[in-house]
Parts: sequence; C-alpha cells; structure tokens
Amino acid sequence: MELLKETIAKIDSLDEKKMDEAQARLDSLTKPPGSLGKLEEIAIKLAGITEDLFAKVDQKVHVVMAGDHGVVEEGVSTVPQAVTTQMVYNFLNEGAAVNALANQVGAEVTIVDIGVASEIESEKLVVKKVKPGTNNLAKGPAMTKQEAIASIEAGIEVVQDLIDNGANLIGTGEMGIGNTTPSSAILTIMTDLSLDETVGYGTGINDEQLKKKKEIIKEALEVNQPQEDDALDILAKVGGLEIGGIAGVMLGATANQTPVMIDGLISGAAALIAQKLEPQVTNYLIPSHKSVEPGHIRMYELLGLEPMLDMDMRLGEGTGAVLGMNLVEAATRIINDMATLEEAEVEANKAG
Ligand SMILES: O=C(O)c1ccc[n+]([C@@H]2O[C@H](COP(=O)([O-])O)[C@@H](O)[C@H]2O)c1
Ligand SMILES: Cc1cc2nc[nH]c2cc1C
Repeated sequence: MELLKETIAKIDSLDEKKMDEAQARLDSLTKPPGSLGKLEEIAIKLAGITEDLFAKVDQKVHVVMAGDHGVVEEGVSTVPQAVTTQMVYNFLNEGAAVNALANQVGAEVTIVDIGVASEIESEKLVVKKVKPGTNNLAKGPAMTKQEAIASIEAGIEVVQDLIDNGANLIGTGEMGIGNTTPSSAILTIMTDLSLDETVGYGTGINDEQLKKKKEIIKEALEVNQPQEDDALDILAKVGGLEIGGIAGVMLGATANQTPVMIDGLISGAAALIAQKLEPQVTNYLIPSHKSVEPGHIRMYELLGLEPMLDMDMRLGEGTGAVLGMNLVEAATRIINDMATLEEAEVEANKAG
C-alpha cells in the first residue's frame, strides 16, 4: 500500500502557465487560431503535463498487461482461457496486431504477465504475476484487497522502470480472455446505467451468451456487494489483474508527469479505477479510439474525455492506443516545427 500512497501523493495538477504559453504559441503559428482543432488541444495538454512547451514523444512505449479470469468458466467469452497464453507468445514473437501497429508508430512493446493462468517462459516477458488468474466473480470476490493493491503497484513499478529509461509517451493495452465482463461490471457499479448500456459482445458472443453475461454480472454484484465509492473494493470484488495493472501504469505515469494513452473498454475501466483513487489522473490521460463496446463511450463521459477516433475496433491489446500515438506525435510536430506568422513574414520580405 505504501507505493500506491506515495505515488498518489506525488500527483500534481497541470501546469496552467505552460498551457497558456502553448495556446499563445499555437495562435502565433501560420494558421487561423484554433484551426487544427483537437491537435491543438493535445499540444496544450502535453505542455501542461510535461511543463515543456516543446514536448516530444520520441520514446513511445506500449504496455500490454496480460491476465486470466475465473469467470470464463461461466461461458462469457467465445474462446477458451488458453487463448490468453497463446496471444502472449504471439506478442513476444511480434505477430499480433498491436505489434504491427506499434512498429508503424515506432513504439516499443512491453508485455507483462500480471496474472496469466499458465507459466510462460521468455526472457522478453516482464513477470509481475500477482496470481494465476482471478477467481470467478460470480461466486465471490475475484481477488483479495491485498491482491488488488499488488496489481496496481505492479503497474506502478513497470511504468517507473520505463520512464526511468526515457519513455515519454506510454500506451496501455491488455490481453485477457473474459476481461470485458469485469470491465462492464466496474462501469455498472460506478453508474446508474442499465446492463443493456454497459455490457457488449466482447470477442463476439451470440445474443444468448450476451443475456447470460448480463446475468453473471448481476449475480456478481449481488454476491459481492461492492462499495461504489471504494475503488480498491470494486477492483477486488469484480477484478481484473490487468485492470489493476493498467490503473497502476496510469497513476505511475501521472506521478511522473508523463502522458498515457487510454485504449478500449478494459483500459477505460482501469482509468475509472485510477480516477476514483486520484481524480487528477484524467488530466494526464490521452483518449484514443471509441470501442464498439457500448459501455466505452460512457466511460469516456465519466472521465470527461472525448475519443479522437471511431474506427469500429474492438480488439483490445492497446491497438487503439498505439494508433492514437500517431495523433499525439502529430500534435508535437505542429508546436515544434511550424513557423510563426512573424517568421513567415520575415522570410516573405527577404524573398521579395
Ligand atoms: O478493447 C476493447 O474494447 C475490447 C472489446 C472486446 C474484446 N476485447 C479483447 O478481447 C478479450 C476480451 O473479450 P471477452 O469476450 O473474452 O470478454 C480481451 O483479450 C480483450 O483484449 C477488447
Ligand atoms: C485471437 C484473439 C486475439 C485477441 N487480442 C485481444 N483479445 C483477443 C481475443 C482473441 C480471440
């Protein structure tokens, strides 16, 4: 608990002065004020986060947190639990969608085993296993409060190491068969939304399975009685070791004044947990895409953020987050590379 407390204590508000300076610089560039829309908003936000008007995102690192879910035994997913392990090997062999998209934007990929059910042997894997999968949340708590804290602290340690090695933009992603169930459960607990609004098809279940998935979440809430104002209680009761891990990455990045990308439904659920632990965290989060999952846009509303992209994606892994890194880099290029109106005038006068 100490590391979590220390991390939260380090979190500060954005640098408003630097944001005003960024606004003034953007308004002085060779374009009508505000004409680059959300790119300008990102540039201003980056200045506030990093306290640097000319922030760069030239060391992008994407973190994929992998974990398994006891609730899979209820038939809430299309594929068996073993697919989590298979995909971890695929990430390590650079064959997954997130590897392809991360390569395109020049991001390194770090794979973390925070709770995969099997033992995976690889020098490339960061092993922070809290336990080999959560318990079935429909039958009782997914994990203990200590395990929930350990998952968050593992995420804090992972991101601290990356930032100490120079990372200046962090992506968040995950792999965990069954993990849309805890993610939708977290959103349901934190809102008055109906299960029709919070629960979706995940990997592609049919209508009958969707009905079952909603019943399982309803059962989980009745059995566990999570305290809606207590993020650690919510995380422990309905779980997601990778959700805790990502929340830790978000808190740790925030404490280090480093921007961090949100991905889809699961990363969104982690952001809600992090926000409940420390509301300032949302200032450091950069939205990416809107997932097909119905609950995702509701999460953005709770976070006070708007997705930049709507690509009909629902893969996870952080594919939306790495895609969004392209736009963050674009924002830094605007503020770093464009000429001011004054500079352009001088050049024009010289020429003729
Ligand atoms: O990111 C999303 O919005 C998203 C939406 C649907 C599915 N996923 C991915 O699919 C897996 C979870 O789906 P499910 O049906 O097993 O709960 C998990 O590995 C996620 O990465 C991810
Ligand atoms: C193949 C496959 C890849 C994934 N990546 C994230 N979730 C996934 C689920 C499946 C089934």
